[in-house]
Amino acid sequence: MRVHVADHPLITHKLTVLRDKNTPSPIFRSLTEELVTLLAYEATREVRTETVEIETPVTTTTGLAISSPRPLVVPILRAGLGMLEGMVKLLPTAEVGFLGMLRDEETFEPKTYAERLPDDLSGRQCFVLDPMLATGGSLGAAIKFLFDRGADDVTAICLLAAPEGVAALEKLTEGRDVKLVLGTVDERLDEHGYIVPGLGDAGDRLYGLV
Ligand SMILES: O=P(O)(O)OC[C@H]1O[C@H](OP(=O)(O)OP(=O)(O)O)[C@H](O)[C@@H]1O
Ligand SMILES: O=c1cc[nH]c(=O)[nH]1
Ligand SMILES: [Mg+2]
Repeated sequence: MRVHVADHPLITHKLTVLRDKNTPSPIFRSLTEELVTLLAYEATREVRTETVEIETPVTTTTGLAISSPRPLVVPILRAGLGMLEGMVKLLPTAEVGFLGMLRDEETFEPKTYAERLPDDLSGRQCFVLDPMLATGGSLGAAIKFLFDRGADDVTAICLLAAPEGVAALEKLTEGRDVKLVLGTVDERLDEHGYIVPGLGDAGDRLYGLV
C-alpha cells in the first residue's frame, strides 16, 4: 500500500474548522467537499488517460482524455456521501457505486447494509471515499468488496486517519496495488474507537443524529 499524507496548510486550516465542535452542519458539509477536491488532486495523479487529437481555433494538437473503462467512485455511506459531489466534479465521467456500512460501536465490526456496485470490476480504477479511517474495519471491508469483484487498482481518500487504521489496512492490502490519500494522521484511537483529537462522528456532523 502506498500512503500519501497531504499535510498542506490549506488542508490543515480547513480540517481545523471541521474539528471545531461548534462548526455547524452546513459549514461542515461545504468544507468536506472543498477538502476532497484538494485531496483528489493527488488521488487522481495516476488516473488512466488516452491521447486524443483536437482542433483549437488555431491549429491541430494532441491532448489527454480520461480513458475507458470509466473510473468508479465508491462513497461509504453515510459519511462518505459528503465527499461524493466534490469528487465527481473533478471526475465528471466517473460512475458511482454505493456501499452502506455501519460500525458496531461495541465490537467495531462493520455491517454492510447497502451495496450497489457493478458485478465485474476487473480493469476499473476505483476511488473509495470515507472521511474517517479509525480501526480500518469499514474501509478494509469496502476494499475487500472491490477486490472480490475483480478490482486491482484501488485508491482510498480519507480526511482523517488513526495510525492504528493505517497499520490495519497495510496488513490487509499486502501485495495489492492500493493507494491511500489522507488529509492528516492523528494521534491515536480512544477506548471507544474514536480518532483523537479527531472531529467526532463524521456522519452525525454531516447529517445529524440518527
Ligand atoms: O475505521 P472504522 O473503525 O471502521 O471507523 C470508521 C467508520 O465509522 C464511520 O462510519 P459510521 O459507522 O459511524 O457510519 P455513518 O457514516 O453512517 O455515521 C466512518 O464514516 C467510517 O465509515
Ligand atoms: O472518530 C471516529 C471514528 C469512527 N467514526 C467516526 O465518524 N469518527
Ligand atoms: Mg457515524
